[in-house]
Amino acid sequence: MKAQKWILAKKFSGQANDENFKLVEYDLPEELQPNEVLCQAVYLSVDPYMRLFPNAEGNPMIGEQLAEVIKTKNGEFPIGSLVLANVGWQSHFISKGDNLTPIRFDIGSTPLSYTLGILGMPGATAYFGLKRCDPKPNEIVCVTAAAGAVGSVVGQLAKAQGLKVVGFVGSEDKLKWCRDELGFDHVFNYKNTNFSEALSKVAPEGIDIYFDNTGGDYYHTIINKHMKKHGRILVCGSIQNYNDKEPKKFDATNISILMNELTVYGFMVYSSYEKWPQAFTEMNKMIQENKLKVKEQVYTGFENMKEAFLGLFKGDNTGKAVVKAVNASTNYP
Ligand SMILES: NC(=O)C1=CN([C@@H]2O[C@H](COP(=O)(O)OP(=O)(O)OC[C@H]3O[C@@H](n4cnc5c(N)ncnc54)[C@H](OP(=O)(O)O)[C@@H]3O)[C@@H](O)[C@H]2O)C=CC1
Ligand SMILES: CCCCCC(=O)/C=C/[C@H]1[C@H](O)CC(=O)[C@@H]1CCCCCCC(=O)O
Repeated sequence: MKAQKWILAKKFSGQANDENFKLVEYDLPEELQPNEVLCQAVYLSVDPYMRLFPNAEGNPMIGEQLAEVIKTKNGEFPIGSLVLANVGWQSHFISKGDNLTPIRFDIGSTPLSYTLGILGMPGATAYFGLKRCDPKPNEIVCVTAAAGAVGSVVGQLAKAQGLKVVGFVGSEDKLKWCRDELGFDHVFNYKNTNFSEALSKVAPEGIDIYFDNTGGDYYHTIINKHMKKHGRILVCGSIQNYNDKEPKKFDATNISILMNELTVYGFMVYSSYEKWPQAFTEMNKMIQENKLKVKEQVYTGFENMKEAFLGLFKGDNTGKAVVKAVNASTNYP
């Protein structure tokens, strides 16, 4: 049968662009071998880390998808099984089952695509990243890329735990969403506001937690000027720098870290993988109770993977960016 994949056509160098990607068609065997299953992508995730992940030209772009088993010779995965798989940007793939993960919690009537967002890797990042910072009621947390897949959940979980939330976003629509619908205390559009001046105004005594999704000048300025004593910084992401050819130079932060006795955490979400189902069960309940709100930027059609991915670096997405390849044939929303 004919399948499609997006390959890394040219290694990334500087700003990711059209030339880095190519959509190619290829043949998959018609007959399955014993234990094999044929899967079809239903939803595919695009995430910022894909820009930095080591990959060779000609290989599929890496990434996770939610797929449906459409042909099977493996009793563990009957037709219609829904599975998560880190198999890259492929419309179909054949597996022996060893790289397939069933949804590990009761999803109920929650949309399937959330397994790549709030009830998937980015949601776990928000949940366990915030937890690592030991948040306490009435503390102030600042989050960057605040309307994104991770940031929008960080802010809402922090509000639910009694913290004050300051968010930075790149558009007026995102600002309104975070402030008016998600209930963040202060939200600023960094494209028309000096973020350091804004922080000084709303948190003149400093912030307790900085959840850093952007790195770059935010990281350095916030550590040097805006942390309270014993503050905590979560180095979650550094999207400002992913497309840099050369690392930019910033003021050193060591003296500020030392003087204010700050704690800087490096964070990798897969370290808490075994605990994800418990976090997703809790957050799914909050979604059902309307205590957590979710937005997705859904791109329809496998051919739009590239556009969805490049959009992450232009701020095109509000909430989690996903690509819907086909409808699942099973009875899920
Ligand atoms: N440590 C870990 O284990 C993990 C880390 N991460 C990291 O978390 C961060 C957020 O990821 P995720 O929520 O999936 O992505 P988002 O959904 O937040 O999408 C990226 C957003 O980043 C903002 N952005 C893009 N370029 C810049 C820039 N130059 N300066 C400031 N903001 C920018 C844009 O929003 P806007 O319009 O507001 O600018 C864009 O919409 C990333 O850095 C990612 O690498 C994610 C998962 C796991
Ligand atoms: C490489 C920068 C990663 C920035 C933070 C981030 O977005 C992490 C995301 C992880 C996500 O949980 C799924 C992954 O596999 C991501 C980690 C990717 C690590 C890339 C390693 C790069 C290298 O070895 O140079």
